[in-house]
Amino acid sequence: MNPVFVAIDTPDPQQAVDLAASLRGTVGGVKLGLEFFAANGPAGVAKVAATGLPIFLDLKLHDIPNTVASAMRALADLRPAIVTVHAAGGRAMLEQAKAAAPVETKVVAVTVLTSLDAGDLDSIGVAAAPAEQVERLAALARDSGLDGIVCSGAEVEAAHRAWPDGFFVVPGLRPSGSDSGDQKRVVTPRQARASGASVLVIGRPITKAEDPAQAARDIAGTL
Ligand SMILES: O=c1ccn([C@@H]2O[C@H](COP(=O)(O)O)[C@@H](O)[C@H]2O)c(=O)[nH]1
Repeated sequence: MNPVFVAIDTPDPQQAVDLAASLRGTVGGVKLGLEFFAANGPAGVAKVAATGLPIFLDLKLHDIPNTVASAMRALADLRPAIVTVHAAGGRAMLEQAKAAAPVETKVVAVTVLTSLDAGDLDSIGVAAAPAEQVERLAALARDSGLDGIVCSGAEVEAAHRAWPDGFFVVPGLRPSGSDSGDQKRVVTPRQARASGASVLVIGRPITKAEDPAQAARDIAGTL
């Protein structure tokens, strides 16, 4: 399986469909997140899914258990390959999210966003370093019956050791020399894959390239 899921972050449904169609055969799937879903809803997702690529719905659900479970049921018709929830929602929320998802959908928990560093965690009252907090939330996700976690490439090797059959989604990826933008915990796609990432989430390095398909091929060539 091609591990690269391209993050298509746009409110424009036609742009998303065109980009997905142009990347078919070059990436393993498409990740649609809050920006796309807020603008286009489930109907927009269905249009991108019609390109034939597996869909990763990165909605980072985080609410009381009943609300998250209901939202998960409402997404079921879209048959997403992967859906995200926030590990910080706690055990009952995670368990009910997984129970409400279609059996073929992998439910993965976001641990510490790749845009955060130790200082950011401290400012929200988390005294732990990112790696320690990822470890804690990975154990919670595993014990709650989830399929895996989202973490940075810096933590995936340790997480994989602690959860050998877990599914590890890694964003915050940049080919060497490229701009990190708002991402703070960044590694290269190759480093993440070598460390045990199951899925490599790559957005702007592909979508903002002059030739996105070529950029995706170039990245695949480094793996
Ligand atoms: O911790 C996280 C969780 C999710 N994301 C999402 O991944 C992509 C990354 O896009 P880039 O353009 O490659 O930075 C984006 O959709 C985020 O919402 C993340 O970056 N970090």
